[in-house]
Amino acid sequence: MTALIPFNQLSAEQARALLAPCVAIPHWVEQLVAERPYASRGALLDKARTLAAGWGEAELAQALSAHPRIGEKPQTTGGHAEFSRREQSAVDDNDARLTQALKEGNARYEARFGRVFLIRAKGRSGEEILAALERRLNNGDAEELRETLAQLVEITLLRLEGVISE
Ligand SMILES: NC(=O)NC1=NC(=O)NC1=O
Repeated sequence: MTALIPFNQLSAEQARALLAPCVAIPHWVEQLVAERPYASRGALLDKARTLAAGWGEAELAQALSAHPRIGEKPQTTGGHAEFSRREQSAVDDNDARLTQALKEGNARYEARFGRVFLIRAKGRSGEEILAALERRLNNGDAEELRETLAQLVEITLLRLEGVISE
């Protein structure tokens, strides 16, 4: 956790390292670092959201390389994986039925859309995630891309809010 003033004063390399675990989209990290200094935390978050509003399929593909499937504990350590583990903590992996249902749902989703199912897991129970997965399986391609990008923005901004304090 870094306060805004020190963030403004970090070297570009240090600032990039701090923001990188928020999302695996280097261009977004680079833009946010380049726009320093920010007058307030709110200005930083607004800029982050504005830049993320421009994301499309290419950015989504980059980001998904760092997002483990829902219900699968990340295999790696550090940055992204640590965030993912915490975000998915409400998914009770001792619930065999739920774990199996998520595994099957993820497979159906990937067969249908050709990419990993992405949802902002923080604040959602495993059951709520499974219900969203079942619902979104019925989305058209364009609608599901829009919904997925919106979830990616939510995950990214939640992580950024956790990295930069007032
Ligand atoms: N496939 C996913 O939805 N992964 C994730 N959702 C989160 O909120 N964090 C993740 O790693």
